[in-house]
Amino acid sequence: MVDTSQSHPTACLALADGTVFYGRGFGATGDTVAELCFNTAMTGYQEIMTDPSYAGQIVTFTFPHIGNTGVNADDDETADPVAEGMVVKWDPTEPSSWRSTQTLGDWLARRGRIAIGGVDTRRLTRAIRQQGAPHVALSHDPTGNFDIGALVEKARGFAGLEGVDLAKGVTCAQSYRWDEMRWAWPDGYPRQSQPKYKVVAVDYGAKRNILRCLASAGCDVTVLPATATAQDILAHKPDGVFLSNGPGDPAATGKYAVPMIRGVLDADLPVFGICLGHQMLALALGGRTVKMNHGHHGANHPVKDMETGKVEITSMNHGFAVDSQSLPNGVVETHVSLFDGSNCGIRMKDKPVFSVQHHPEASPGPQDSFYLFERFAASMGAT
Ligand SMILES: NC(=O)CC[C@H](N)C(=O)O
Repeated sequence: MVDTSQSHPTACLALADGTVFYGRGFGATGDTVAELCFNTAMTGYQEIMTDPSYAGQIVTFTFPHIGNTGVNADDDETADPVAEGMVVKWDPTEPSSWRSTQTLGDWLARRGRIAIGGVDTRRLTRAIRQQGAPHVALSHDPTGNFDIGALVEKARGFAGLEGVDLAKGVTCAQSYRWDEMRWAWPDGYPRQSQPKYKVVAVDYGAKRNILRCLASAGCDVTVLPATATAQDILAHKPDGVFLSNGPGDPAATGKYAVPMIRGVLDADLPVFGICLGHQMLALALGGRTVKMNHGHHGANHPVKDMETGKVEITSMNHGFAVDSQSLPNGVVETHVSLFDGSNCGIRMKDKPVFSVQHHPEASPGPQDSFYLFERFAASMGAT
């Protein structure tokens, strides 16, 4: 099926099943292949594009007005965008925000990321829901000469994310200290000068706002690369260990992360994990992860805390999930998605070890779940 509604298209998106969407390109020129997902957040496109967990993925934004607040130096979640590209309904308008320093198109172009505007994102989102996250090729060529057959072939040739470890490509090369706290008016990001707990954060593609939330909860944070061993971590004599978010398949990344996590568990330290960190903690405890149909990507996902009965509105970004049926004795399911009942949190019965699938650091999204950082800090205070 071909959407011919666009006259003079300068970009096109080809799905592996042969469906083609035409539109107007912005950002970098060229082409790229990836898995396609959709994100329903109304704000935070800059944070979404720079979330390292989107490596290997192109993001369709269901909210139609994207780009109209420009971009700024403060809102990056990592140094460069790591989502492969973006698909939007309307071409971005001239930015209107006192915080904006650049247009979205220029920012994407400088970072080699391709975007397409003018796409029927409702139809595309329906296709993603029906087929499961499709493999796609996205091309931006101002001449408008597209070899559709070749693009569909490229999309078909994309190997997908299952079995793929992408964390090694987005982790830090060397360890570093982190003391920046959450953004606050009027000074921006204050520094943590009186930390109470020493935390090692293992970086599988950590979002900056997670590190800020740890600092705001009273942690002195040392970030270590994804391949750090339990010995490397314990050498820092931490009060607790944090397992970050990250891209790719937890089963693949877990090949080296799981032995490390088991070593840390043997040392009886408090452990807290988010998203990929949650999934790999579940694997280390004997659970299983599965690929979802189209995942959860948004900033309004209701999650129920099974222990208090309270519902949190959360930020989400995941395409794999922990199979709650696979959790062994001694591990409790603490949080559940109210959209589809999938697992959103676990804890060990007898140790201060817990993790969540959603994003308590938000960025973008609601901050209902920030208490989890405080819970981690309290568990370090109690040991
Ligand atoms: N945000 C994340 O950490 C994502 C985890 C994992 N890559 C997934 O897609 O499920």
